[in-house]
Amino acid sequence: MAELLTSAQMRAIEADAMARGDADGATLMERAGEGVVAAALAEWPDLEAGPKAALVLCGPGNNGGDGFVVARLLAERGWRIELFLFGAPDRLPPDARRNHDSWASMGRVRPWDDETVAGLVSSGDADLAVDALFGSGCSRGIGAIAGQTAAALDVFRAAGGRTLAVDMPSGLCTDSGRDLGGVLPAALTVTFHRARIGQFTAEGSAFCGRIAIADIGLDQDVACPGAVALVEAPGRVIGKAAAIGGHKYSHGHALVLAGGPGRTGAARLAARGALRVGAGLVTLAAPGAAQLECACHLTAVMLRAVDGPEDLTALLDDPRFSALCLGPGMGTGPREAALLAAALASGRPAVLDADALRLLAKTAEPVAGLHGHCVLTPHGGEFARLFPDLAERLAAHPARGPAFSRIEAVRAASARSGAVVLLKGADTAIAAPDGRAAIHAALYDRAAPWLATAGSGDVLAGLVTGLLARGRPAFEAAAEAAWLHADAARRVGPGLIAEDLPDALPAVFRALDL
Ligand SMILES: NC(=O)C1=CN([C@@H]2O[C@H](COP(=O)(O)OP(=O)(O)OC[C@H]3O[C@@H](n4cnc5c(N)ncnc54)[C@H](O)[C@@H]3O)[C@@H](O)[C@H]2O)[C@@H](O)CC1
Ligand SMILES: [K+]
Repeated sequence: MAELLTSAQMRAIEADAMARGDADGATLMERAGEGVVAAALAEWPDLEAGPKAALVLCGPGNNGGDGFVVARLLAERGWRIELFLFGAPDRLPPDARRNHDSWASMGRVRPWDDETVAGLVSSGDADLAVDALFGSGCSRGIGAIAGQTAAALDVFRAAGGRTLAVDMPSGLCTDSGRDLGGVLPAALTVTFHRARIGQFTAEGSAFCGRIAIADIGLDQDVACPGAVALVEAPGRVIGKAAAIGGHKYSHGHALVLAGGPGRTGAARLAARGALRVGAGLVTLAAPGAAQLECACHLTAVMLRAVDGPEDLTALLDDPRFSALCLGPGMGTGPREAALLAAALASGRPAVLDADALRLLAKTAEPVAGLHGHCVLTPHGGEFARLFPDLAERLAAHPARGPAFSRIEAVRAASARSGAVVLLKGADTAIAAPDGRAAIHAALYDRAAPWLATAGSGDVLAGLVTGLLARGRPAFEAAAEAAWLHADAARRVGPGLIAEDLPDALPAVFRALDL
């Protein structure tokens, strides 16, 4: 999985490289500027055809330093440059100052003026607008500095204007992807060495446009401890190909608990997801009164009657049941509360979704009984009921950066509950009690907005359950299920209904050669 960094982690990587003597700040800045120009030309090849005009907005830190390098490199290609600096040249940090001076010997540095810059953006004369105002050091909103420019860039971008953010769109929090106030929108964000968390969560993707990662010569083989993983396509480990000769029991047995009559659809969706993702067997455990309804709908999924907790406990005497799913359409009455307690007491890997999360939130000690083989799959509302203090911090407008992020929220929720927590969204955030964290981003070229449809979460719960049943550890099962779920949705496309998701999985697996 690719790494997503915070600004502090990136600073530490740069500092290590400099301490080892691999590169100095000036070299990194030069490579950063070169990377930006190369990425712009790769993104918009028509910029290669003859000299163009660029508007370059530089800020008071090293992000501004990158901007001066970009201005110089474009001017060397014959481009016409209008450059504005927010801040005083003599207060620039040393590398930025050197690049300022070298640009100043070639062209003009105009003092920042929001209205003038906005007017130039709106004139449409620039072939490229470069935002090097603030990068990873942006610590608060910039509406008062660049509000008119942000509005003009928004219109410019919407009309197809080429707006490029150096490292991060100014005003966007690198660590949380949250709008600190007045973010400058970009069509392309060129970041360095590794992508940042803020580009894949919260408001990040709305402002970044697309992401390009420029190599600035830092060691690619050094992993960053504590980095957040960007969930990518699962490897062969989840496929069945490696297990030729295995029988259905070697692929696990998932047990999905259903609600009463008229409410069994959600559990049936989850069960179908568990079966399609590769659990060897899937049984639906429904109350006696719902047996006929379920039997009318099931073929490969098996059916057992479970009315009270004693039935569940008796069923779980069979050690071959390797994972449970509780929540979809289950109900929140005393029977379901007792079933949840019995399921947790069994210690089996379990997915707790929907009504199971409501039940947890209703108890005095919501996290009691949870363990490291549990996966909680809340959407934002369910998360807020379980962890109201964390949700409140996420909802509050951030006064300063780094702002509280969805990743910090799930890490805290996971540490508190002792379970893996998967907070659903286009930017699904996943954390394990040991501190590992990942983002699954159905964003950019993996966007699947049609996934927001009734029953889609039930299928996701089923996919996690199926992978757990097959023996995947909880954190990995959650991450892999999120990827498969979104990929299945992308394969079906607009018009998708939840029933389509499990049935799209064979094509997903075939494409992955699993
Ligand atoms: N040698 C290095 O450290 C390298 C840094 N790089 C660039 O350096 C950037 C980070 O540089 P810095 O740490 O200097 O940070 P920034 O350039 O993002 O900005 C920091 C400056 O802006 C001020 N500031 C922050 N938010 C403000 C706000 N809302 N209103 C007014 N002033 C505000 C700060 O007080 C500080 O003076 C990266 O994003 C990247 O573009 C790259 O050149 C690669 C090498
Ligand atoms: K920027």
